[in-house]
Amino acid sequence: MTQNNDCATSGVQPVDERVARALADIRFKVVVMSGKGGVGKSTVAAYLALGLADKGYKVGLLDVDLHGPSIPRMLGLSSHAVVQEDEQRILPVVYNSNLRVISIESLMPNRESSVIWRGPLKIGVVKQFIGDVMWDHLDFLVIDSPPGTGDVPLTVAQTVEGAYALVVTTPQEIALADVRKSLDFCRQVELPVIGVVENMSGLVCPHCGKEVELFGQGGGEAMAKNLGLDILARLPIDPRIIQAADQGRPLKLMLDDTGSGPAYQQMVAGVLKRTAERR
Ligand SMILES: Nc1ncnc2c1ncn2[C@@H]1O[C@H](COP(=O)(O)OP(=O)(O)OP(=O)(O)O)[C@@H](O)[C@H]1O
Repeated sequence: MTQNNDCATSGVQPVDERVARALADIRFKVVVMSGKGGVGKSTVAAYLALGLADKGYKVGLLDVDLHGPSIPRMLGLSSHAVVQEDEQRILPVVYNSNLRVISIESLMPNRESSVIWRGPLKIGVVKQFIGDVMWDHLDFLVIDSPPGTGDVPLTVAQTVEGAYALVVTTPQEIALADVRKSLDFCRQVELPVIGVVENMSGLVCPHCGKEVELFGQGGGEAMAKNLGLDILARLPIDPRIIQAADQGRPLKLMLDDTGSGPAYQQMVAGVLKRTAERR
């Protein structure tokens, strides 16, 4: 990939054609968004992709969070993407037989590189990155977009045609105010919202099993209802999730009938239902 905005419109094929070709054989594209950072957007994107793959769907996970790509760490991916020199196409990393993953971080020489691309350059890089990845047939492409409503989320929304948005929030009031901005953004760029996931929705005490409402509860639900949207799932804080992310070994939540497992399964089922309804 060339990190030069001019190259986004030159080279082998115009970038719009490359994007169209890269996304041609993908049934559903789901952009995971949030109004603000740190609400668990990457966690939701990763477990949604893992859950769909576990159900037998062919899934791609695309991490375009230029400034904080966390998917490779969460999934324990050390191998870099393969760039096909002849065709200038990038092959995603094979995570398992149903899941392929690519992060914009995989293209950086080392994980400590900080990305300081600005405005138009960032837009060019992201657009070109989306067009350069070579997916086989996919049932779902899950996209981890940066938080907020800035240049990159806008580029993603405008580049990935026919995508749906899944909005992640926490029950905190401030996060809810931010998520309203996200929903407004989706309306403006005509990105249909298939639902809201309320993350960090309470903590199940590992000692007494009682649920502690850390940030208040049901805020996401009330907001979603107000806006005529569905809460697909309420994911509790699960300390095992943090540990698993730090170790790069995600939990097998699809097999977990206790703890937060059922809530994640509900999220995957909700996405399957909502996308099927919109075919
Ligand atoms: N339900 C949860 N239970 C416990 N820990 C969680 C949960 N959701 C997210 N986390 C933890 O919170 C931290 C932030 O999560 P994550 O990176 O997914 O957020 P993000 O919204 O993608 O952040 P960013 O804005 O930096 O991209 C991580 O350490 C993650 O492991």
